[in-house]
Amino acid sequence: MNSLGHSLRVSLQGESHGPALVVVVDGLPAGLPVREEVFSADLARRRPQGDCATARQEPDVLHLLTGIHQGYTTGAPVTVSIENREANSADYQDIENFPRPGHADFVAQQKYGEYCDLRGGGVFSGRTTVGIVVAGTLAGMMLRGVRVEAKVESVGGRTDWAAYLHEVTAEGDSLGGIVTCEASGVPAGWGDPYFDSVESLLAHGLFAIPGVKGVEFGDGFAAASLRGSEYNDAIIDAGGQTATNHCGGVNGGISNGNQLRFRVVARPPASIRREQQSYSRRTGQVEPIRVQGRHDSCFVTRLPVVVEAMTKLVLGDLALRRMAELGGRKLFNEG
Ligand SMILES: Cc1cc2nc3c(=O)[nH]c(=O)nc-3n(C[C@H](O)[C@H](O)[C@H](O)COP(=O)(O)O)c2cc1C
Ligand SMILES: C=C(O[C@@H]1CC(C(=O)O)=C[C@@H](OP(=O)(O)O)[C@H]1O)C(=O)O
Repeated sequence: MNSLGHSLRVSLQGESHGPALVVVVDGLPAGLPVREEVFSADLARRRPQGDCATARQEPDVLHLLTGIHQGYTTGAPVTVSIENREANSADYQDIENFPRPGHADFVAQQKYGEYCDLRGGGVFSGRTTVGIVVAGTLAGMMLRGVRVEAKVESVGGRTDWAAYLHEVTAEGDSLGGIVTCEASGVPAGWGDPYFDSVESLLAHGLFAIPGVKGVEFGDGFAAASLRGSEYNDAIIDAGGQTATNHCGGVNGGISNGNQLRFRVVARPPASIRREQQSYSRRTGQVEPIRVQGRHDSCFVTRLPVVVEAMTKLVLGDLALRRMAELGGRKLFNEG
């Protein structure tokens, strides 16, 4: 369904070309100071900038609809809507008959038939990440002592990518890349073995971001070519601090008190200006297709704040679960 999380639960509604996106965050404690301005910095980081980003400039007009009274969370679910004001649906006129290669148009029709809203990618659009960012800002407010920071590591396989990205954009093509993320201040003991491991929950959230095709923790796939003697992280004090961090701060699905460390891979966007081939339902033939509209030739530079937001939501959930666990232990041991 469209919800994530157990004790801190986020749900996301809306389409790229509908009137608004709506995000609901349930489980936030009462008393968090929330005014519209708290969202500004994160929203600005997600907004398209420069000539390699989409020209669709949304002002991200917010409406704080529920769960906030006199500038503080009430403890009830917080609902925020974000207006879509700048959609241009004319760009998507023939989308039902001519699905873009690599985007979700074809699968959306397979799943929902004639009823789906394909304009701007509908529910699959990168636009929906504005709701994730709003929710992440809220989750971040309850994570005292935890710092989450994501950065672009590379674009198109290069760490010095600016000129290359412009070149590829000018050729009507697109590029993917890698975002790294670190979370410090996460104590040992968050997460569960098996299904609700820290890695499972983070991956669950991160793979919901449109265009994310890979997540690796610690050394990730590179671990395949390391020896145990190279990979193992020596424990150097009673608090579990380790000399190295090959495992990314998680052992057995549970945070070990060191920095959480992971990388996220984003694909090159599907909507490129170059001519491609696709199957036309109108003619029953494979034909040349030229994708219309305003698109990111790379969205990796807009991704770090979205990755941070998703991480904060998952960590907020894990923090509340851990509090319940410790509270329960205290109650039963002392009671
Ligand atoms: C912030 C953001 C902006 C995006 N912008 C575009 C875009 O302009 N054009 C495009 O084709 N894909 C864009 N994407 C990626 C698509 O939304 C995504 O590839 C598509 O929904 C299909 O999903 P998949 O790649 O996970 O299979 C963007 C993604 C994000 C996170
Ligand atoms: C609007 C945003 O990005 C959009 C993400 C997107 C896609 O296919 O994911 C396609 C484009 O949509 P449209 O054709 O409606 O302009 C982008 O502009 C945004 O991120 O705010």
